[in-house]
Amino acid sequence: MKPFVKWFGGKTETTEAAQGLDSDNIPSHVAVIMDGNGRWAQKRGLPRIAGHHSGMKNVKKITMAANDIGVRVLTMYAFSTENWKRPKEEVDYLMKLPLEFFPKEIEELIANNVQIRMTGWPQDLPDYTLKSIQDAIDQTKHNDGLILNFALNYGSRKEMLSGVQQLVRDAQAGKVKPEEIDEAMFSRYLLTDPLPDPDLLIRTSGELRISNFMLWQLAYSELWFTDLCWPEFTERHFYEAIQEYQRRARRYGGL
Ligand SMILES: CCc1cc(N2CCCCCC2)n2ncc(-c3ccc(F)cc3)c2n1
Repeated sequence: MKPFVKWFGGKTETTEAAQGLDSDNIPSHVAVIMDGNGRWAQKRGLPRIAGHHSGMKNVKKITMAANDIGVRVLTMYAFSTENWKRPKEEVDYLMKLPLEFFPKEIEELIANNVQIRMTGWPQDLPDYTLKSIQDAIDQTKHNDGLILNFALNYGSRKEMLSGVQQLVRDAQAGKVKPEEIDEAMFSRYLLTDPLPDPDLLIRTSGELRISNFMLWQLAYSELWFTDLCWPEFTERHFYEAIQEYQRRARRYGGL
Protein backbone atom coordinates (compact mmCIF):
# COMPACT_ATOMS: atom_id res chain seq x y z
CA MET A 1 0.00 0.00 0.00
CA LYS A 2 1.62 3.21 -1.23
CA PRO A 3 -0.55 6.14 -0.03
CA PHE A 4 -0.80 9.27 -2.09
CA VAL A 5 1.08 12.20 -0.60
CA LYS A 6 0.29 14.69 -3.38
CA TRP A 7 -1.42 17.78 -1.93
CA PHE A 8 -4.84 18.35 -3.54
CA GLY A 9 -5.17 21.97 -2.48
CA GLY A 10 -7.47 23.03 0.32
CA LYS A 11 -10.10 20.42 -0.47
CA THR A 12 -9.75 18.40 2.75
CA GLU A 13 -12.56 15.89 2.04
CA THR A 14 -11.08 15.23 -1.40
CA THR A 15 -7.57 15.12 -0.02
CA GLU A 16 -8.49 12.60 2.66
CA ALA A 17 -10.36 10.40 0.17
CA ALA A 18 -7.50 10.55 -2.35
CA GLN A 19 -4.81 9.93 0.24
CA GLY A 20 -6.60 6.77 1.34
CA LEU A 21 -5.82 5.31 -2.09
CA ASP A 22 -3.07 2.85 -2.96
CA SER A 23 -1.13 4.47 -5.78
CA ASP A 24 0.08 1.01 -6.84
CA ASN A 25 -3.48 -0.11 -7.67
CA ILE A 26 -5.10 2.72 -9.63
CA PRO A 27 -7.50 1.44 -12.32
CA SER A 28 -5.99 2.16 -15.72
CA HIS A 29 -9.37 2.67 -17.46
CA VAL A 30 -12.47 4.03 -15.69
CA ALA A 31 -15.77 4.25 -17.59
CA VAL A 32 -18.65 6.43 -16.37
CA ILE A 33 -22.35 6.35 -17.23
CA MET A 34 -23.19 9.94 -16.29
CA ASP A 35 -26.87 9.37 -15.45
CA GLY A 36 -29.48 11.34 -13.52
CA ASN A 37 -29.04 14.82 -14.99
CA GLY A 38 -32.69 15.31 -15.91
CA ARG A 39 -33.84 13.88 -12.58
CA TRP A 40 -31.44 16.19 -10.72
CA ALA A 41 -33.02 19.20 -12.44
CA GLN A 42 -36.62 18.01 -11.97
CA LYS A 43 -35.99 17.47 -8.21
CA ARG A 44 -35.10 21.18 -8.12
CA GLY A 45 -37.99 22.36 -10.25
CA LEU A 46 -35.57 23.16 -13.09
CA PRO A 47 -35.86 22.22 -16.78
CA ARG A 48 -34.05 18.97 -17.76
CA ILE A 49 -31.52 20.91 -19.81
CA ALA A 50 -30.34 22.63 -16.60
CA GLY A 51 -29.36 19.17 -15.39
CA HIS A 52 -27.42 18.47 -18.58
CA HIS A 53 -25.63 21.81 -18.22
CA SER A 54 -24.73 21.07 -14.62
CA GLY A 55 -23.61 17.60 -15.70
CA MET A 56 -21.37 19.10 -18.34
CA LYS A 57 -19.65 21.29 -15.73
CA ASN A 58 -18.96 18.12 -13.70
CA VAL A 59 -17.10 16.40 -16.56
CA LYS A 60 -13.93 18.50 -16.21
CA LYS A 61 -13.90 18.22 -12.39
CA ILE A 62 -13.99 14.41 -12.45
CA THR A 63 -11.50 14.37 -15.35
CA MET A 64 -9.02 16.34 -13.21
CA ALA A 65 -9.69 14.08 -10.22
CA ALA A 66 -8.93 11.03 -12.37
CA ASN A 67 -5.84 12.70 -13.83
CA ASP A 68 -4.57 13.60 -10.35
CA ILE A 69 -4.34 9.95 -9.28
CA GLY A 70 -2.95 8.55 -12.54
CA VAL A 71 -5.98 7.04 -14.29
CA ARG A 72 -4.86 6.50 -17.93
CA VAL A 73 -8.25 6.42 -19.71
CA LEU A 74 -11.56 7.96 -18.63
CA THR A 75 -14.53 7.07 -20.86
CA MET A 76 -17.63 9.24 -20.33
CA TYR A 77 -20.93 8.00 -21.80
CA ALA A 78 -22.37 11.29 -23.03
CA PHE A 79 -24.92 10.27 -25.70
CA SER A 80 -26.20 6.84 -26.69
CA THR A 81 -27.65 5.71 -30.02
CA GLU A 82 -30.97 5.43 -28.13
CA ASN A 83 -30.84 9.11 -27.01
CA TRP A 84 -31.99 10.26 -30.48
CA LYS A 85 -35.50 9.25 -29.34
CA ARG A 86 -35.55 12.10 -26.79
CA PRO A 87 -37.55 15.28 -27.56
CA LYS A 88 -35.97 17.26 -30.41
CA GLU A 89 -35.32 20.33 -28.30
CA GLU A 90 -33.45 18.24 -25.71
CA VAL A 91 -31.32 16.55 -28.38
CA ASP A 92 -30.59 19.91 -30.01
CA TYR A 93 -29.45 21.25 -26.65
CA LEU A 94 -27.25 18.22 -25.96
CA MET A 95 -25.62 18.48 -29.39
CA LYS A 96 -24.51 22.02 -28.53
CA LEU A 97 -22.85 21.07 -25.21
CA PRO A 98 -19.45 20.25 -26.74
CA LEU A 99 -19.44 23.75 -28.25
CA GLU A 100 -19.80 25.18 -24.74
CA PHE A 101 -17.51 22.66 -23.04
CA PHE A 102 -14.36 23.16 -25.08
CA PRO A 103 -13.94 26.96 -25.03
CA LYS A 104 -14.29 26.77 -21.23
CA GLU A 105 -12.16 23.71 -20.57
CA ILE A 106 -9.73 23.08 -23.44
CA GLU A 107 -6.94 25.24 -21.99
CA GLU A 108 -6.86 23.40 -18.67
CA LEU A 109 -7.15 20.03 -20.41
CA ILE A 110 -4.18 20.86 -22.66
CA ALA A 111 -2.22 22.22 -19.68
CA ASN A 112 -2.75 18.82 -18.02
CA ASN A 113 -1.60 16.90 -21.10
CA VAL A 114 -5.09 15.40 -21.63
CA GLN A 115 -5.86 13.79 -24.99
CA ILE A 116 -9.46 14.01 -26.24
CA ARG A 117 -10.93 11.02 -28.08
CA MET A 118 -14.42 10.11 -29.26
CA THR A 119 -15.97 6.65 -29.49
CA GLY A 120 -19.17 6.37 -31.53
CA TRP A 121 -20.65 7.13 -34.94
CA PRO A 122 -19.68 10.69 -35.95
CA GLN A 123 -21.68 10.72 -39.18
CA ASP A 124 -25.04 11.19 -37.42
CA LEU A 125 -23.88 14.16 -35.34
CA PRO A 126 -24.61 17.73 -36.50
CA ASP A 127 -21.66 19.30 -38.35
CA TYR A 128 -21.14 21.94 -35.63
CA THR A 129 -20.95 19.24 -32.93
CA LEU A 130 -18.50 17.18 -34.96
CA LYS A 131 -16.30 20.20 -35.80
CA SER A 132 -16.10 21.18 -32.13
CA ILE A 133 -15.03 17.68 -31.14
CA GLN A 134 -12.65 17.22 -34.07
CA ASP A 135 -10.94 20.54 -33.26
CA ALA A 136 -10.41 19.38 -29.67
CA ILE A 137 -9.11 16.00 -30.89
CA ASP A 138 -6.72 17.77 -33.26
CA GLN A 139 -5.52 20.20 -30.56
CA THR A 140 -4.77 17.39 -28.12
CA LYS A 141 -3.65 14.54 -30.37
CA HIS A 142 0.04 14.96 -29.36
CA ASN A 143 -0.75 14.86 -25.63
CA ASP A 144 0.20 11.60 -23.94
CA GLY A 145 -1.48 12.06 -20.56
CA LEU A 146 -4.96 10.93 -19.55
CA ILE A 147 -7.20 10.00 -22.51
CA LEU A 148 -10.62 11.65 -22.06
CA ASN A 149 -12.78 9.45 -24.26
CA PHE A 150 -16.31 10.68 -24.97
CA ALA A 151 -18.72 7.89 -25.92
CA LEU A 152 -20.98 9.84 -28.24
CA ASN A 153 -23.69 8.39 -30.46
CA TYR A 154 -22.39 5.07 -29.17
CA GLY A 155 -24.24 1.77 -28.73
CA SER A 156 -22.55 -1.53 -27.90
CA ARG A 157 -24.77 -3.92 -29.84
CA LYS A 158 -24.43 -1.77 -32.98
CA GLU A 159 -20.66 -1.69 -32.37
CA MET A 160 -20.49 -5.50 -32.09
CA LEU A 161 -22.71 -6.13 -35.12
CA SER A 162 -20.65 -3.68 -37.16
CA GLY A 163 -17.49 -5.50 -36.04
CA VAL A 164 -18.95 -8.89 -36.99
CA GLN A 165 -19.98 -7.59 -40.41
CA GLN A 166 -16.44 -6.31 -41.12
CA LEU A 167 -14.93 -9.54 -39.81
CA VAL A 168 -17.14 -11.58 -42.16
CA ARG A 169 -16.15 -9.31 -45.08
CA ASP A 170 -12.48 -9.85 -44.24
CA ALA A 171 -13.00 -13.62 -43.95
CA GLN A 172 -14.81 -13.70 -47.30
CA ALA A 173 -11.92 -11.72 -48.81
CA GLY A 174 -9.51 -14.32 -47.43
CA LYS A 175 -7.83 -11.82 -45.06
CA VAL A 176 -8.93 -13.81 -41.98
CA LYS A 177 -9.35 -17.54 -41.37
CA PRO A 178 -12.28 -18.43 -39.03
CA GLU A 179 -10.00 -20.53 -36.81
CA GLU A 180 -7.75 -17.46 -36.29
CA ILE A 181 -10.57 -15.38 -34.79
CA ASP A 182 -9.98 -14.92 -31.06
CA GLU A 183 -10.96 -12.32 -28.42
CA ALA A 184 -7.96 -10.11 -29.17
CA MET A 185 -8.78 -10.08 -32.89
CA PHE A 186 -12.46 -9.34 -32.32
CA SER A 187 -11.57 -6.48 -29.96
CA ARG A 188 -9.65 -4.89 -32.84
CA TYR A 189 -12.91 -4.70 -34.82
CA LEU A 190 -14.58 -2.58 -32.12
CA LEU A 191 -14.73 1.21 -31.96
CA THR A 192 -12.86 1.20 -28.64
CA ASP A 193 -9.69 -0.28 -30.17
CA PRO A 194 -6.89 0.17 -29.10
CA LEU A 195 -8.08 1.28 -25.65
CA PRO A 196 -7.80 -1.30 -22.85
CA ASP A 197 -11.03 -2.69 -21.36
CA PRO A 198 -12.38 -0.69 -18.41
CA ASP A 199 -11.19 -1.87 -14.99
CA LEU A 200 -14.03 -0.02 -13.29
CA LEU A 201 -17.48 1.15 -14.40
CA ILE A 202 -19.20 3.89 -12.39
CA ARG A 203 -22.91 4.55 -12.92
CA THR A 204 -24.79 7.34 -11.17
CA SER A 205 -28.50 7.87 -10.40
CA GLY A 206 -29.29 4.47 -8.89
CA GLU A 207 -29.99 2.64 -12.14
CA LEU A 208 -28.50 -0.87 -11.96
CA ARG A 209 -28.27 -1.47 -15.70
CA ILE A 210 -25.45 -1.43 -18.25
CA SER A 211 -27.72 0.17 -20.91
CA ASN A 212 -26.00 -1.12 -24.04
CA PHE A 213 -22.65 0.36 -22.98
CA MET A 214 -19.36 -1.44 -23.80
CA LEU A 215 -20.99 -4.88 -23.30
CA TRP A 216 -17.96 -6.77 -24.67
CA GLN A 217 -15.39 -4.55 -22.99
CA LEU A 218 -16.99 -4.65 -19.51
CA ALA A 219 -16.85 -8.48 -19.29
CA TYR A 220 -14.40 -8.41 -16.36
CA SER A 221 -14.88 -4.87 -15.05
CA GLU A 222 -15.80 -3.97 -11.47
CA LEU A 223 -19.23 -2.32 -11.47
CA TRP A 224 -19.87 0.45 -8.95
CA PHE A 225 -23.26 2.13 -8.60
CA THR A 226 -24.41 5.18 -6.63
CA ASP A 227 -27.83 6.74 -6.05
CA LEU A 228 -26.24 10.17 -6.51
CA CYS A 229 -27.22 11.97 -9.72
CA TRP A 230 -24.28 12.88 -11.97
CA PRO A 231 -24.30 16.61 -11.12
CA GLU A 232 -24.02 15.67 -7.39
CA PHE A 233 -21.09 13.29 -7.99
CA THR A 234 -17.96 14.99 -6.62
CA GLU A 235 -14.23 14.24 -6.65
CA ARG A 236 -14.64 12.69 -3.17
CA HIS A 237 -17.31 10.32 -4.46
CA PHE A 238 -15.00 9.42 -7.37
CA TYR A 239 -12.18 8.57 -4.96
CA GLU A 240 -14.61 6.55 -2.82
CA ALA A 241 -15.40 4.47 -5.93
CA ILE A 242 -11.68 3.96 -6.53
CA GLN A 243 -11.24 2.96 -2.86
CA GLU A 244 -14.02 0.36 -3.23
CA TYR A 245 -12.36 -0.91 -6.43
CA GLN A 246 -9.10 -1.32 -4.53
CA ARG A 247 -10.84 -3.05 -1.61
CA ARG A 248 -12.38 -5.59 -4.00
CA ALA A 249 -9.03 -6.12 -5.73
CA ARG A 250 -7.43 -6.80 -2.33
CA ARG A 251 -10.21 -9.30 -1.46
CA TYR A 252 -9.78 -10.99 -4.87
CA GLY A 253 -6.08 -11.22 -4.14
CA GLY A 254 -6.99 -13.03 -0.90
CA LEU A 255 -9.02 -15.82 -2.63
C1 LIG B 1 -23.28 15.44 -27.10
C2 LIG B 1 -23.93 15.00 -25.83
C3 LIG B 1 -23.23 15.48 -24.60
C4 LIG B 1 -23.91 15.54 -23.40
C5 LIG B 1 -23.27 16.00 -22.28
N1 LIG B 1 -23.94 16.04 -21.09
C6 LIG B 1 -25.27 15.51 -20.97
C7 LIG B 1 -25.39 14.13 -20.54
C8 LIG B 1 -24.38 13.56 -19.66
C9 LIG B 1 -23.84 14.40 -18.57
C10 LIG B 1 -22.78 15.35 -19.05
C11 LIG B 1 -23.36 16.49 -19.84
N2 LIG B 1 -21.98 16.37 -22.38
N3 LIG B 1 -21.12 16.82 -21.43
C12 LIG B 1 -19.94 17.00 -22.04
C13 LIG B 1 -20.05 16.66 -23.38
C14 LIG B 1 -18.99 16.65 -24.38
C15 LIG B 1 -19.06 15.72 -25.41
C16 LIG B 1 -18.04 15.65 -26.32
C17 LIG B 1 -16.98 16.51 -26.20
F1 LIG B 1 -15.97 16.40 -27.09
C18 LIG B 1 -16.92 17.45 -25.19
C19 LIG B 1 -17.93 17.51 -24.27
C20 LIG B 1 -21.35 16.27 -23.58
N4 LIG B 1 -21.94 15.84 -24.70
